[in-house]
Amino acid sequence: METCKIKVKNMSKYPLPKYQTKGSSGMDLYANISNPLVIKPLERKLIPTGIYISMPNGYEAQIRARSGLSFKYGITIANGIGTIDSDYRGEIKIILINFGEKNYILHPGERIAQMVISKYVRIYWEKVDELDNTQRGQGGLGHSGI
Ligand SMILES: O=c1ccn([C@H]2C[C@H](O)[C@@H](COP(=O)(O)OP(=O)(O)OP(=O)(O)O)O2)c(=O)[nH]1
Ligand SMILES: [Mg+2]
Repeated sequence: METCKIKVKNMSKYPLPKYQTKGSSGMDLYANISNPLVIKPLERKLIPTGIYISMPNGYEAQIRARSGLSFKYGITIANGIGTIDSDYRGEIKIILINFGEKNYILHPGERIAQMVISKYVRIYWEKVDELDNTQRGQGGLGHSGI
């Protein structure tokens, strides 16, 4: 398994995020808040983690929802997948939204999201007038049937 060393500054009251199992791709992030906080239905809240990172060029961190919170309470990430750029030196913050029907009480230290470190490629454009032909062509959005 490929590994990568990442610089981290932990300004939170909680331990460093860690992989929960041997095969986990994401590390859970803790809500670094001092008091319980209410998220009303359809409300968004920006939650601090107290975690600051510096990754090598070519890496990004993806902030993803936790499926249990989403399924049980409708708590998810408002920006779909949060993107942490390799040159970002600020605090990692999580934009939670409550899609559930009830108020959600977020407790200090709760694991609110997970962070996956990924490699990405930098592309450059080759401008063309025609793209190559494929079997799919322009068919999409359910073109091949359900
Ligand atoms: O869930 C998130 C998403 C982003 N960020 C931080 C890290 C990221 O590198 C920076 C910018 O994120 P993004 O590019 O998604 O936001 P933007 O609205 O395009 O802001 P900017 O103009 O600063 O790029 O904000 C977070 O802390 N949490
Ligand atoms: Mg941006």
